[in-house]
Amino acid sequence: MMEKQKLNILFIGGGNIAGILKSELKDHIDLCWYYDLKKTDLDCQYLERFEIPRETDIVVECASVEAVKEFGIDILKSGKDFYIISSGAFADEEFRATFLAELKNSSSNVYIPSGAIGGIDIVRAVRNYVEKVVLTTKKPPKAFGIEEIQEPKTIFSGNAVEAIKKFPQNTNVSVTLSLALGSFEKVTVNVVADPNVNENIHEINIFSSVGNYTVIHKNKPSPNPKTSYLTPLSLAAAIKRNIEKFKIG
Ligand SMILES: NC(=O)C1=CN([C@@H]2O[C@H](COP(=O)(O)OP(=O)(O)OC[C@H]3O[C@@H](n4cnc5c(N)ncnc54)[C@H](OP(=O)(O)O)[C@@H]3O)[C@@H](O)[C@H]2O)C=CC1
Ligand SMILES: O=C([O-])CC(=O)C(=O)O
Repeated sequence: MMEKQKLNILFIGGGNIAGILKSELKDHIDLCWYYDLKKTDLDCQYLERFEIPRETDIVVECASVEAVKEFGIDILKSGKDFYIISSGAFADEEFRATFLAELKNSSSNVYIPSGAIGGIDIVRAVRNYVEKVVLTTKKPPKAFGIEEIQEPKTIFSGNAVEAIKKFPQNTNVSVTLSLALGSFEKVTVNVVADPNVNENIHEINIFSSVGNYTVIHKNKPSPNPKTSYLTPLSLAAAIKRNIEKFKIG
């Protein structure tokens, strides 16, 4: 399938990310469909019930952790390539094991883009040398549905498995980081609601025997304040990378 210049895309979730992604990929889409709990303004054919049209080239999840768990196995059974932005689904050990077992017998390729963060290339490269990683995610209170706080407040400290249970729409990056490292134990996640910021800030500190790395992101939010604008751009870049034959990074 790959290296085809125009793709037939099935979106799961027709909200904020899907809309930006569709416009980023405008020169690369032939047919498109979306499945969502309700009809949205996404300019693709709406599917009332989940199905995978036969002509689909790739399935792109931009809905929720629950949607990955609900439809992930069916997508692997279809053999279609599958892009997943709600990586948080893989913090669930049982789901992860079931999914990876099914993937062994599937002709699908599964891609988890770096989403709202960078530095995943470093983490993958140094993973055998890492002592610990600390991720601090700081967003305006409204991203967490919190109002009326005057001072920054740490609302979570722990690992990515617990973070994604509490904040399934805000901490997928912590799971992506843990998956890239191959360890949930070595990643500490702090989540801060900060009334003094208007960006989604992710600071990653990687401590390893081959070097220490700090990656700071000051992301502009997208129309959905929980989601950084970088997220759909990262998905678009991942999809385009697989169309192009000259791959960088
Ligand atoms: N990896 C990363 O860096 C990031 C990942 N994300 C993930 O992307 C997701 C989507 O973000 P965004 O587009 O901004 O959110 P939106 O709420 O704008 O869009 C998501 C759409 O998917 C729908 N949806 C949710 N669950 C299901 C389901 N089980 N079946 C069908 N449709 C469903 C929602 O419906 P409804 O509104 O009714 O729930 C909504 O219309 C986030 O929830 C998060 O999991 C987000 C940011 C960064
Ligand atoms: O978009 C972001 O800044 C991060 C996010 O919501 C997530 O990881 O779920």
